[in-house]
Amino acid sequence: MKLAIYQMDIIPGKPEENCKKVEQWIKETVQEHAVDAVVLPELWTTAYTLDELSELAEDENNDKILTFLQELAGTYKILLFGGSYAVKTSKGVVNRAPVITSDGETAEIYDKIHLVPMLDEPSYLTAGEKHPVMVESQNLKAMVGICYDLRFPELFRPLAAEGANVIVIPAEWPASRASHWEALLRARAIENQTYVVGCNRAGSYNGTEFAGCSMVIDPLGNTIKKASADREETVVAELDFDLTSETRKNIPVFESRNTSMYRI
Ligand SMILES: O=C(O)CCC(=O)C(=O)O
Repeated sequence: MKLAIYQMDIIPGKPEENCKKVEQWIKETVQEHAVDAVVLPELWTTAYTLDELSELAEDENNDKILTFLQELAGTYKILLFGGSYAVKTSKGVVNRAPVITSDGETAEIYDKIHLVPMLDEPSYLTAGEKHPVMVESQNLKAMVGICYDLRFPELFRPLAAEGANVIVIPAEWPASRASHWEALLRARAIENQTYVVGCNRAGSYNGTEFAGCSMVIDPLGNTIKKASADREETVVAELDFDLTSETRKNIPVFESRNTSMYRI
């Protein structure tokens, strides 16, 4: 499976302009690289405009961004990991990550479970209440977690144990903690023996510089593709799911698990 990451420089508070960028990028990327799947970053319609999110958020009952992503996936016949964007629900504004199949169907809607205290997210956002589900397409079995979720290995373990072979992380990870970004992506790949696809944004907003360095890490923990730290970029990688099965055969951690001894 061939996949492309959009390490996007997001225009703050301008969903329509960001949609134009995404549409153009997908068109060019599919033409140039014939990819099967694409990945967008966290909060790509608005950036971290937390003060304005309640106004800028899509209404769950009339979600134009979801329709836009469904049309793009269906038109270009791609599996679309739609990053995330703010959505107004009856419980409050959530940070929502959809996954759309190549026939334009919604396969997953995941709302970020862990809100970031360092960004005061709990004052602006409502935490999701549903565990991520597995998205299956050809030989891919993927799950999505959003940015800060990466710090919680418990979130990924159950689906890895059920056979997930890709973990996708849309993010707006700051440059000040760039070393954590790479180390945690690698750790999740090694412990779960999955590919890990980290799609970070580029650029800066409101005094925060973002880390860029979107990357694809293989099930052995090797970084097979990595973007620059400081500019908009496309990362294209081939995922070979035989490597996931082989790694699990050679280092059979899932057979060695002793779950009765764990406290969670
Ligand atoms: O965990 C971190 O250091 C960064 C998290 C973050 O920026 C986010 O979840 O948006």
